[in-house]
Amino acid sequence: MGLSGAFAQNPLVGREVHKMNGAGNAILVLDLRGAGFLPRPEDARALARAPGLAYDQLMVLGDAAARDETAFMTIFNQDGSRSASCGNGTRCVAHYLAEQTGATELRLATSAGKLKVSREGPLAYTVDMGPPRLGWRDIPLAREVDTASVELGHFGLPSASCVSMGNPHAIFFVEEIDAFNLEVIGPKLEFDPMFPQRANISLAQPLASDHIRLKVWERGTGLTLACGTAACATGVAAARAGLAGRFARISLPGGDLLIHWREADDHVEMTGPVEVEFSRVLDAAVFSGQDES
Ligand SMILES: N[C@H](CCC[C@H](N)C(=O)O)C(=O)O
Repeated sequence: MGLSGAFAQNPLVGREVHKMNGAGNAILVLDLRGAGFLPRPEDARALARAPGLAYDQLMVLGDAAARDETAFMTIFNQDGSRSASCGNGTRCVAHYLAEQTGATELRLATSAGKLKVSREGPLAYTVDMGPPRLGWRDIPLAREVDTASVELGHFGLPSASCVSMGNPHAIFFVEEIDAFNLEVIGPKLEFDPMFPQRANISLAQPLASDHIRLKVWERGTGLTLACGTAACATGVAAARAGLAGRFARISLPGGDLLIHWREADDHVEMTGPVEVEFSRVLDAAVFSGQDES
């Protein structure tokens, strides 16, 4: 007797998830290579609400399209929306795979492109995040403006510098980030009509020509302890504005990331830590009472 419709068991029940973090950014890795399906947005939301599993990003591994790649990553935010990039999650996925295979160089793919990852130490990885995109259509912004100086006209903030690292970022350089309440400002600016695909909102405080303090409100998730693509975007924006050189240490509430915007090929390199927390097999309770939209 087959169960069907609302009574069918969620196909994620029985799968193992791996809880990790990258500089404090809470990451859940779900390996679905060979499974032939992806979680639905409501599954991603149910996982984000499950006691003990709360994540900032869910990194789902699927089969690689090319022979030299290990996996394709589909990235979910807490609200079930997807992002084409996640720097901290990419390091966590690289660690999960490197521990399985012993590889020290890995190639991963997302819908934004291919990423090369190198293992630098037992728990440290460098990701070649590719080139930033600075055109207004690429970020994307709603209309043609100077992406280095976007007036959003809110909250006593200066103009923002906007950068895509495969996902949209707006960075405000301020003298003191604690003078602003990002928990209030973030959700308003995330949905500003200037950002047709919403945006990750960062406050950045230059401390030296190679050191920047950063706090991030992430699209689809909220305040996080660290955001790798925001650190990359901030390094690029700071160099563009003459506030920093091409190397910068970005200090986030959860830890430091090193950013190098390479002159030779325009790519942004990000180096940072990973931490393994626990693995757990998903049970049906995770998906009980789940929303349907
Ligand atoms: N935490 C991630 C970014 C997640 C992206 C996301 N919030 C979006 O663009 O929707 C990082 O380390 O890069």
